Amino acid sequence: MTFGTRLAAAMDEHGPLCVGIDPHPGLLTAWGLSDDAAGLRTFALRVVDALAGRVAALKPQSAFFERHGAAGVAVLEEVLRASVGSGTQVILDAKRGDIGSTMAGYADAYLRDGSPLAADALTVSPYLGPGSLGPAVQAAIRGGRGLFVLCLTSNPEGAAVQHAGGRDGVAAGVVRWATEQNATAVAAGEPLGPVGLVVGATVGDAVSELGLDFAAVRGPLLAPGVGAQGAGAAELRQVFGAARNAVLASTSRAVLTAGPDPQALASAASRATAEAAAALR
Ligand SMILES: O=c1ccn([C@@H]2O[C@H](COP(=O)(O)O)[C@@H](O)[C@H]2O)c(=O)[nH]1
Repeated sequence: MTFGTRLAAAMDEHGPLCVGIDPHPGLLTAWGLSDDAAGLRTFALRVVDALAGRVAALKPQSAFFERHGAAGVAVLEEVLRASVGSGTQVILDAKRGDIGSTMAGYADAYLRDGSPLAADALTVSPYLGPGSLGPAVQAAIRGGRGLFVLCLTSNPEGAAVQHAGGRDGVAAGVVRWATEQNATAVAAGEPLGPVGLVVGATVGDAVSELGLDFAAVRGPLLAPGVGAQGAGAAELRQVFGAARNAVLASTSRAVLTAGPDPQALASAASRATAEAAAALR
């Protein structure tokens, strides 16, 4: 089954929410855990236990695993293994991007069957030119996996690069390229193509100002920025308009601060799902 089909089914069953697994040092402390690989492991696996099978997607943030070195990466491998088979899709947020020959290495690490770090989908950066992501697209399609390509990120600094060139500029080029990559899947009748976009829920009027047609992409739209970065229901509605059916709202700290109690985590995720679903209906 393709990633687009699995994600669409997960969103139908659980609602349009992705919860980030972002074990910030401050969150480890707040949960009474040590800021080391053991604390990281307890934190991350508790989130998986509480939420896998309850939300459409989980999104481990690679940075917070990498900062613990090899032991942290081993925990990330465990998190990926623990989530498999729950129906919840795992999006590894590593924002990889490089020249094509090196991109093939990243594709092998994150998108190949049998790789210890293989996830359902990977976030990637198009700023070496979207075409440089070709090896990742091919690996994703081969393995029934997906990509989320940065388009309009949720941080205010992103505009300096992503808005360049205006309506026929950088962001429009990313949207056009993603639309092309999804054409075969769309023609085959898949509900969502393998190439999604990252579009922050915080970007305000940028989508209309840049004339971006996200509905035409026919891939999933990962929308970080909900919760701790200030976006909520009103912002989701404002940003996505006609493309809202494809939106997977993403939030990390707003849910994680409810822990460590698993029931409290599940309740926080359930509230966030209801809010996102109401906004995107
Ligand atoms: O444009 C982007 C792309 C990725 N992120 C990541 O999402 C989470 C957000 O965490 P919150 O606690 O909900 O703010 C984090 O891992 C970011 O690296 C993003 O925020 N914006």
